[in-house]
Amino acid sequence: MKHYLTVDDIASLPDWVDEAINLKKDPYQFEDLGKRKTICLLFFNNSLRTRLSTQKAAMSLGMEVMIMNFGNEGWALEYGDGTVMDQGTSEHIKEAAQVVSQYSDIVAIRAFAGLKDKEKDEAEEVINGFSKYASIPVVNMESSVGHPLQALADAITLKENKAKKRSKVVLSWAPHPKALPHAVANSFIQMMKKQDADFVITHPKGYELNPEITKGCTIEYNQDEALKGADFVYVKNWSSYSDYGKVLSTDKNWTITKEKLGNAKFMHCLPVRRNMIVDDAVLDSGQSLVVEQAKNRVFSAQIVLKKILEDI
Ligand SMILES: NCCC[C@H](NC(=O)CCC(=O)O)C(=O)O
Ligand SMILES: NC(=O)OP(=O)(O)O
Repeated sequence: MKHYLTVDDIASLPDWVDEAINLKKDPYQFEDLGKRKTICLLFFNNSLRTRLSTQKAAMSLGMEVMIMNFGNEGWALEYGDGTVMDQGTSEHIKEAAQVVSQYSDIVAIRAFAGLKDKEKDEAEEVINGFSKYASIPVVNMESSVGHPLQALADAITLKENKAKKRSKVVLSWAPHPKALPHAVANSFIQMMKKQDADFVITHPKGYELNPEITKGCTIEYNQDEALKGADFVYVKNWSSYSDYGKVLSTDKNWTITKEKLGNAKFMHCLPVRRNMIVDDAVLDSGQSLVVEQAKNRVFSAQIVLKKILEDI
């Protein structure tokens, strides 16, 4: 595999999930694979899990790791072709990507959606700029439209916790005070489309995600109806897609309570706003899988890096 940019770069989801579960039993079984190879992690936004789990995964494969908080420490990058750079940008992506390629064997990038301009966000100029001009493989650590390392970790968590052959999985919107990206929800949906499951998406009117991504999925606007008989409830806030980047509602009737959850398992990518997205009682119960999901971020990253290293 050259790049890992979207869930569609997963050659076989069931095989990768099984490999990750196997790797978890003995994380150092490929510790020589990354010897004398370097990964450079570039962050244009904050992180806890992605930064530490990707670093841990790379170290377990024997790699050297360099990390840079590009958002506030790197030069402001220019992405436009032929731009007269007489404004705020100091360095062009063409040079930056080629330079980073001299220092490392893989580059991983986090660059969230700005949520102001849909067309600009969907053009994915940061991650696409790096994949166009870098001469090394590029890994998506959450871009404007996707978070495929998270979705792979979620697939591992679902497999480890499922009690029956065909589970009911519900993706529910929940309230949040800030405008948040669509990336986590998008990749979760793309991953669920590859699963044999009863999958339902629920959100208030106005929060429809990109119809190209939700095409073929069941959308139920009544959250109580959607949650009936759920085995897993994956909760996430996102801002409006049609009224791009806007917070249309912070209706606490959508907050996940113990009563709403019933006997289902609770999932969230983290960081989570307590008593906004979900009640304390859920997060502090044995029904919450959030810490297991975070643990599986190590193994989703490790599988992805292993596949890339095998092809270098
Ligand atoms: N990487 C996982 C989620 C990252 C981001 N959440 C956030 O920005 C939450 C910030 C806050 O709650 O203040 C998102 O929704 O895409
Ligand atoms: N879930 C996730 O990507 O967490 P961070 O934003 O902390 O990396």
